[in-house]
Amino acid sequence: MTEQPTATYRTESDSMGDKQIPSNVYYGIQTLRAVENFPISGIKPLSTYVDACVIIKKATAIANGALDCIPQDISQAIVQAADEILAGKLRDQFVVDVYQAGAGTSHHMNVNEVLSNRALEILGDEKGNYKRVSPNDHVNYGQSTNDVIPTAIRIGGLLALEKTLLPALSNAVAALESKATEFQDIVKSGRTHMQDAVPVRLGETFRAWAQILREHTVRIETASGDLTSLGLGGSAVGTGLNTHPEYSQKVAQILSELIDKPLKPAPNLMAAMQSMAPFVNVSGALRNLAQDCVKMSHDLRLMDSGPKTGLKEIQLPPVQPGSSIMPGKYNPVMAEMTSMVCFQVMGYDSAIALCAQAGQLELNVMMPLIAYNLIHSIEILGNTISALTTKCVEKIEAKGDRCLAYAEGSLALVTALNTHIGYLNAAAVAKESLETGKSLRQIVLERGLMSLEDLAKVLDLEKMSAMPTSSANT
Ligand SMILES: N[C@@H](CC(=O)O)C(=O)O
Repeated sequence: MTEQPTATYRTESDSMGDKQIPSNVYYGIQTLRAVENFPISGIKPLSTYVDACVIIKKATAIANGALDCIPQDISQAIVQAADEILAGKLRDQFVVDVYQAGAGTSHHMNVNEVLSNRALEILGDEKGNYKRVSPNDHVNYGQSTNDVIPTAIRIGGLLALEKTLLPALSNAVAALESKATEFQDIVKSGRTHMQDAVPVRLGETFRAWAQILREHTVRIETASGDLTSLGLGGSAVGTGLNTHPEYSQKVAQILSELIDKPLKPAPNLMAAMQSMAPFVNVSGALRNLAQDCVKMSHDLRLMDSGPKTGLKEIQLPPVQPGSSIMPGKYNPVMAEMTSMVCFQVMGYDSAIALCAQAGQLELNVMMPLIAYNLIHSIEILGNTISALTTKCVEKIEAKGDRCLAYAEGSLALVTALNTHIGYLNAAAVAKESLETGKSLRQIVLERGLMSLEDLAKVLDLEKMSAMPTSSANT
């Protein structure tokens, strides 16, 4: 039998004592303590959040090196280590559960330790020799969890928006507009209170959705402007203890260049560290979007309902067999998934609101949950809208005959007679039609209320469903 290699360890020490750390790992003693303390969800930090923290550490290493606060070789080694992680290396070394120490100290130390150990190797030294490159004294020079983590939530939010949600929204708007044009001439019954209403065009339904998403895009972009004002440089309580006087300005400028966004130090670093309002604002805009996405996904399901016993005004593309028992069934699964994701986003938003009001004195320690919920909300909403667009919206087909048949049979068509025969006469016509099954047209003629010619002009569904030109979209 071949012998299994025995695991090797290095000994690391902190203020609480010594611990054996597997020699191949890049995290250190404080990370290991956190892993042992928080076996809660098994959910590891989001990749975008790791990116945000590492980008901040790269910027702080550059700033502190340039300001002669840490030695040049150490600054350069930290920057190289950060670049390696940003390029995809060592990603399995970020191991602390999402539910962890208040403020995010555990994840923050995880980042500091991994960078420190990789920097040591780059300098030709051994992992764990923190006298040479220390997670606290070098990687974390002039910083605290209390100013790094609120900054990381800002950067992570901006990165996630740019990568997922904003492009997804823009593609969804384009797809909806294209369907709006395709379905422009299809007349369908409007429905209000889930009852017959006056006719609309199927294309206008899609055009309205495109406009709704455009308006949400603006709301989200406006709210995300709040994320560009940074408390970094405040260190532990906003006073900037242990930082170089030029540091907060310099690090904001470096970060701006690294992520290509106009970042600046907040006018009051203490305020920027204590208040979670910018995150509540962005999360609120996400909840707002999610609420309208639920409405749209429910409408898609309703209009697609059937095929034999529902409305079936549109056909959503089948993407997988729907049922484990009912053969030939295709369910509106992309829309169903969309609703569930939106409910999760609303739940995340509620938790963010609770976290945001739970700050005390100089710090809000609930930041780890805010970080996870906000960035995850942005990413799952972005992925959802993308998938819904490409796997559903772009391939929707209209059932024009069905749409028209419902529109022609709608009792609400009598509304167009109001100005000719009066509301009460029109109501009586509608009532008789419902009771007898006779058409509105026939009853109006039988009652001698209008001529056939006038009736044809008034009951013109195309005209009734046309939008005023003033509300055409730009
Ligand atoms: N969150 C820590 C500070 C830090 O980790 O930098 C505290 O205020 O106790």
